[in-house]
Amino acid sequence: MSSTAPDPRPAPSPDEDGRAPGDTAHADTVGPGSREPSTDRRRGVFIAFEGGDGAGKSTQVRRLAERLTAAGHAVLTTREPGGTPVGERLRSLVLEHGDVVVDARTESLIFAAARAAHVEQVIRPALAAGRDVVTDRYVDSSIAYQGAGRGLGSADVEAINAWATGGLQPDLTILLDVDPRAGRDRRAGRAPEDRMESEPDDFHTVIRQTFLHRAATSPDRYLVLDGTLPVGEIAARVGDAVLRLADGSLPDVPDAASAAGRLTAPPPDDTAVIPLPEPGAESGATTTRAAGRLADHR
Ligand SMILES: Nc1ncnc2c1ncn2[C@@H]1O[C@H](COP(=O)(O)OP(=O)(O)O)[C@@H](O)[C@H]1O
Ligand SMILES: Cc1cn([C@H]2C[C@H](O)[C@@H](COP(=O)(O)OP(=O)(O)O)O2)c(=O)[nH]c1=O
Repeated sequence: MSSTAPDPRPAPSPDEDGRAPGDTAHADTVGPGSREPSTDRRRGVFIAFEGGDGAGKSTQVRRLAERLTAAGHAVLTTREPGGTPVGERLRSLVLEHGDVVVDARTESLIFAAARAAHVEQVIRPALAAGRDVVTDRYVDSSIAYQGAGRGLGSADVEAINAWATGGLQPDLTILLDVDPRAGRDRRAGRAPEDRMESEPDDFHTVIRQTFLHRAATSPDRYLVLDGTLPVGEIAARVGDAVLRLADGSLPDVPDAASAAGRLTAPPPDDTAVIPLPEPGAESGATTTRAAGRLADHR
């Protein structure tokens, strides 16, 4: 990421659909010719991609949108921080280098504020209209980067985000796992590093551990994939999993004022540190559930 607003990322490569999630500071509906939002299903499916910087999330967001669109779904792709005009402005506050001092708690609240707008203005309406929503990052990024990376602890970060989102959770979170150094290498020579990306490898290693740990504690809500696999192979696995999910019945979206969205006693802290494999130990490995992924790391 570079330091210019609103979306300084390099243009997508030619084999992709030419759109960055959240382009033009708004979420983007893919597939103008796709079906009208269904009337026979209550809502669309909500998918989040998570992982370190350079893990391949944006690439896979686009690939999944193409697959869902081809299957006749109406799809909305979006990203965090951003996805709304206010979110894009908040994005520049926390990602640009500059003379504005943003301490850890402020940073956490800014990400949560951008997310509140994103959920209220974009995600909930799209799901209610029967659109599938695919977001590049969501609450887990705050738990990993602010909770663990900045040392705020997962419990408080989880609590403010439960309130910000009214308890809205993805139906499935796809975690693309790559060694932070590999992610950094992938970005080399592209846009200048933003505030987060320029943090040292140790910071990004803790973030990776936190994502993996969260996935391991709720394996039914996560699909964990080795982000070093070929793009097409990851896309195929993701598409298969999401289409299976979308074909099934989905639980109701919690109301914004539901108990899950109230600031109550926080859940127990779960930012345990998980040992990582030695460099190179995971090469070629494919593990689709976090528990298995973590087993690989022991
Ligand atoms: N599975 C993959 N294998 C090799 N390179 C990849 C893979 N997925 C993405 N890339 C490349 O890595 C870089 C970062 O990918 P991107 O999707 O922008 O990651 P993120 O959104 O997680 O930061 C891009 O140059 C992209 O083409
Ligand atoms: C959504 C979110 C992102 N971030 C960070 C992660 C990324 O470094 C940055 C978003 O930058 P972005 O360029 O969108 O991510 P990526 O490099 O993965 O393509 O913001 C947080 O620290 N907390 C959050 O809640």
